[in-house]
Amino acid sequence: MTELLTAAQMRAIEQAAIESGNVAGLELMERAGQGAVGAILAEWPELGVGEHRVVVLCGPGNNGGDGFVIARLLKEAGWEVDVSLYGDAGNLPPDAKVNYERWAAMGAIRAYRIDPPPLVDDYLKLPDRFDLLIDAVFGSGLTRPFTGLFTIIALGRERLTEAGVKCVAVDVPSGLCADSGRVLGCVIPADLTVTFHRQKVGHFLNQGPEVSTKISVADIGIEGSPRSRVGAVGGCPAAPGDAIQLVETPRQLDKFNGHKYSHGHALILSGGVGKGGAARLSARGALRIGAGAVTIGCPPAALIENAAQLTAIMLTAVKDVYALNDILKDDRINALCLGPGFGVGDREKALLAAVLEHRSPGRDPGPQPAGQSQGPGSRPGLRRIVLDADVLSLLAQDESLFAKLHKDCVLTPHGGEFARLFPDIAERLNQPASTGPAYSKVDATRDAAKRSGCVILFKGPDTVIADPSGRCSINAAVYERSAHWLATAGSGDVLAGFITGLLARGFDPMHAAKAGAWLHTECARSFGPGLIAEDLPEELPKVFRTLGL
Ligand SMILES: NC(=O)C1=CN([C@@H]2O[C@H](COP(=O)(O)OP(=O)(O)OC[C@H]3O[C@@H](n4cnc5c(N)ncnc54)[C@H](OP(=O)(O)O)[C@@H]3O)[C@@H](O)[C@H]2O)[C@@H](O)CC1
Ligand SMILES: Nc1ncnc2c1ncn2[C@@H]1O[C@H](COP(=O)(O)OP(=O)(O)O)[C@@H](O)[C@H]1O
Ligand SMILES: [K+]
Repeated sequence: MTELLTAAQMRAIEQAAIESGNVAGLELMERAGQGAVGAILAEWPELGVGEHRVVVLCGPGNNGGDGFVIARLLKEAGWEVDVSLYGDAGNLPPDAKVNYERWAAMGAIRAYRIDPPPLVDDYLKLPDRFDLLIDAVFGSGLTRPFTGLFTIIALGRERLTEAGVKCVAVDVPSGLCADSGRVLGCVIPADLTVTFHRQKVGHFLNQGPEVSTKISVADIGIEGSPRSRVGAVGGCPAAPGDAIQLVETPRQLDKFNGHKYSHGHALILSGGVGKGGAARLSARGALRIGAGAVTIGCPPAALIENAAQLTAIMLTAVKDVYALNDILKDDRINALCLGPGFGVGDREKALLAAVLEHRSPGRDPGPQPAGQSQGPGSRPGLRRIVLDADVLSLLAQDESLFAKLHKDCVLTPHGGEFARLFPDIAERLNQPASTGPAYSKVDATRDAAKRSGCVILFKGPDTVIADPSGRCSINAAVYERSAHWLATAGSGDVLAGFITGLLARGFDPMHAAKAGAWLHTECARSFGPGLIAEDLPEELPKVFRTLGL
């Protein structure tokens, strides 16, 4: 799996590499500059031939230092180079200062004050024609809103695009918070963003993808740093092997000799007459993803409607809590899904309370080691449950229900549902960002998981998944994984079904949420535009075949 870093984690890794004595900070800056130039020429090979002109905008920190290295390397390669410094040369950090001086021995530097901001006219002294703009103003050290001179650059971005100027952000587009993907003040959107060692969390959240546009990761030779895995946020699988590891059946499940119930039995509770479509989508998702058996439990009046629509999926009447408890005596039912099309009446509230309180017979083996799964049916005690849609509204309205949540629950809110469940956390997340690093969707999801004691999957193109221990992962449907056509009615219901099916197969809640979200996006990408929710489960066999499963 890829790992995504915050600015502080990246600094700690860099520091550890320097303290190990293997590499100096100045050398890392040189490698960063070389990496950026290499990525630019790989992206636009035409810039490697003929005469070209670059404008390099350097800031007051080490991001600016990278800019001076890039200026020097391009000048040595025969480019015409214009360099500006936004800040005071006397206050540059040591490595940036060295590279400032190296550049100063080769070419001119136009300097602009940060405080008070320079005049608009100063900015307008750009060359008439240039091919490339290097944005090395602010990187991971952005602490406050970006204003002043470079607001004008941001506003003038369209003009640069029209003129055919390519804009490259060093590490992150200036103005973008590397931890949260939120814009502080204004931002310089890039055509290409070259980052170092690892992608940063902010590249994937919020506005990160929109303004970073395309990410290239330059290796600066600090692989294997001992701190490189501490607290990192998981990204999407980087290689086919990682993807297979994410979605394959947990080891405990005997996939060669099993019968249908050894692949788990999922129970999806549905709403009343005319409301069953959402639960049927979930059920189809659970069955296609490999649950051995799936049953829909609906009010008696909705039986005929459901029966007319279902074949492989079983059907049972769930009139009330008594009926439900009777069904749950069957210990093979090891995963439940409540919410899609469920309703918010008294019956539904009572069923939710019963499900959250239910203990299957036998001894609860207690907490399992992180990341380990038990085979389906082998874990008496709490039922694994996906809670979505209407049930999230019920939980938001009733504190006593919320208090019953436990570690085997997965909550799958979209933004609106999240705000109803965790209004204070959502308010903090939605406040304009005024200091960096800003509170992020990762922070918010971790806080929500801790408060509720269960796994939270906070939906969106930047779906964030966290558990109460702080483990966190982003399923980003952005950049080359973009699948905006997933925003279609019912696609969330299918996701809830995918996760339920994986729980039934024996995945632990965090693993099921991660794998379900990843497969959901893969199905959408595989199908392509025109997708409707019904297509998602039907695309799974193709996605599995592509993985060689
Ligand atoms: N870590 C690594 O491994 C490697 C890191 N490398 C590079 O270093 C970069 C990080 O460098 P960095 O920490 O010096 O931060 P950077 O973004 O240059 O700016 C800090 C300065 O900006 C100032 N400032 C902040 N916001 C402001 C605002 N709105 N308006 C005005 N001023 C503002 C801030 O001032 P302060 O808040 O301290 O008053 C401080 O002076 C990283 O992105 C990468 O490119 C590479 O060389 C390879 C190895
Ligand atoms: N622009 C987008 N790109 C990728 N995925 C998206 C986008 N918008 C929404 N999604 C995904 O689509 C699903 C929508 O779920 P939800 O909001 O519950 O819709 P519904 O209630 O209609 O099923 C979620 O998995 C979400 O992450
Ligand atoms: K930058």
